Amino acid sequence: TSLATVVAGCPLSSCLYNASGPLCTTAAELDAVGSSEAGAILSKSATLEKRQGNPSPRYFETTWGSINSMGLPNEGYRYYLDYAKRAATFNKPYFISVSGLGFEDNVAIIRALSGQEHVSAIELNLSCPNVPGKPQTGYDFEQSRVLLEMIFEHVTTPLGVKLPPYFDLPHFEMMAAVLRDFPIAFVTCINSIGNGLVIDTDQESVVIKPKSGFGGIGGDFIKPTALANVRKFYTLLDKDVAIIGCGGIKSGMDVFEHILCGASAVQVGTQLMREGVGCFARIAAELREIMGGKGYRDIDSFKGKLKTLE
Ligand SMILES: O=C(O)c1[nH]c(=O)[nH]c(=O)c1Cl
Repeated sequence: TSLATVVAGCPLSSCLYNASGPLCTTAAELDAVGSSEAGAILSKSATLEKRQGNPSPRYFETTWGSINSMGLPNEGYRYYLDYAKRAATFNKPYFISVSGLGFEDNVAIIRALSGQEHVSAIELNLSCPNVPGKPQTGYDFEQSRVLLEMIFEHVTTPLGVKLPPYFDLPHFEMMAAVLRDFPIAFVTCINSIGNGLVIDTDQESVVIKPKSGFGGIGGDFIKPTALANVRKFYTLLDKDVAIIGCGGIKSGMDVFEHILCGASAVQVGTQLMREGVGCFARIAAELREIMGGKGYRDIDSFKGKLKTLE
């Protein structure tokens, strides 16, 4: 069951929804996504218990994007499970992101979520870069395999993974080799580029408090990396695994590029934080305009059809 079957048949806008993180932690924020043109609702990554997260300032917007070290602030997974029946009233898929602080937590949460009505899919976050002392599972291929083996003993709900960006070609092959061994529904590429640094030159200081100012980077500069990760996993994995594009999307043209690389759906993070939920209607309209101009009636007409130079 690829994500495409989960969101299949929805209007074009179903292919555009919120990235986990910005404006999706409380019921009010999730309602706003539900009431917008977003084609689905995705929760903030959930842990076993409610978390306050890192001390503020922990998010900073720049002209080109954002830096964050939120530290997984969330209401705890039960809150997002309880929200599912409300999510159903918006007639669009509802996904819960899971980022347990350890393998046992991930298994416990996913066992509780699996099979639950109104939970359309689970996005297992393998790539949170901001919990001090916790390495990103997604950069440890053997640990990723161990976790997925534990998870797939218990899960029936469609499940995908949220991956960190990879930069070295053998790493794509190594992670794809792990993913091929499991019935994953989708792969979301990418999470923020971990541990960047943004400086305020007037104050001659960093701009966020946690981790001496180090945080995940989102926005314009990460689009080339996001596109490469979408393209690589699209070419390496079976076509029944949907690739969800995330990273640097703020216009219809950015969505067009992600789909050309092979994305079946896309998520908006930094731009959602800047513009609010109105971004979905704007971006979807821009994409429809671009498709009309190019004579494409639907996404499959150009999905994955990026050309190389012969
Ligand atoms: O600090 C965060 O909460 C966070 N921040 C990110 O940029 N990606 C994540 O997956 C998470 Cl979980």
